[in-house]
Amino acid sequence: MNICVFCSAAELDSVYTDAAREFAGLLGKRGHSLVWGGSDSGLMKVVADGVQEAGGRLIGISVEFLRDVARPDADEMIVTADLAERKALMLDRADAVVVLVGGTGTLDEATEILELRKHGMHAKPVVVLNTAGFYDGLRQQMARMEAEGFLPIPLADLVTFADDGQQALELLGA
Ligand SMILES: C/C(=C\CNc1ncnc2c1ncn2[C@@H]1O[C@H](COP(=O)(O)O)[C@@H](O)[C@H]1O)CO
Repeated sequence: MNICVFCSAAELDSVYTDAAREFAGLLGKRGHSLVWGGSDSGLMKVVADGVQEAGGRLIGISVEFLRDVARPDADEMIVTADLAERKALMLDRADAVVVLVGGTGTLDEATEILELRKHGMHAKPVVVLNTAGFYDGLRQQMARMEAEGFLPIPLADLVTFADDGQQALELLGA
């Protein structure tokens, strides 16, 4: 399975890096490939290292203005002209999407993928890995959207939340 991971490009506390490393190890051990933003920094690097060390393939989808920080030893590295093309290609190459902890870049990627799913433009499963309750606020917000009629489909059909990497992969059947 090609699993697209959106996650932070920042250096983070071990509560986040340990969980990301564990998830990446499972992904690699089970023979899946990682589709990710291609950079060798922060949590993105932790995940790519973990997948590669466990024997998984790395498919990087970088973007022209970040070409200089693309990981040199990925199995594949595609460089798109802009962020919009990059997101489209990441989704295109993925069988499923997992959202790890992140900032505005991660949120941008995740919400676009959810919006496309909401409109039936794809049916790829999306799981949010809620390490240390990082996404409790988002989960609560989305539950409110559902309860108050802002979502045209059940929230559970749009996205599911996992507490750890094992559960995330279980939800994907991966
Ligand atoms: C090493 C440097 C920059 C590297 N930055 C990024 N490289 C690749 N992809 C990135 C980068 N920043 C954002 N992205 C994409 O958004 C997500 C991470 O954003 P966040 O705001 O950190 O959550 C990630 O999934 C990428 O696809 C120079 O210092």
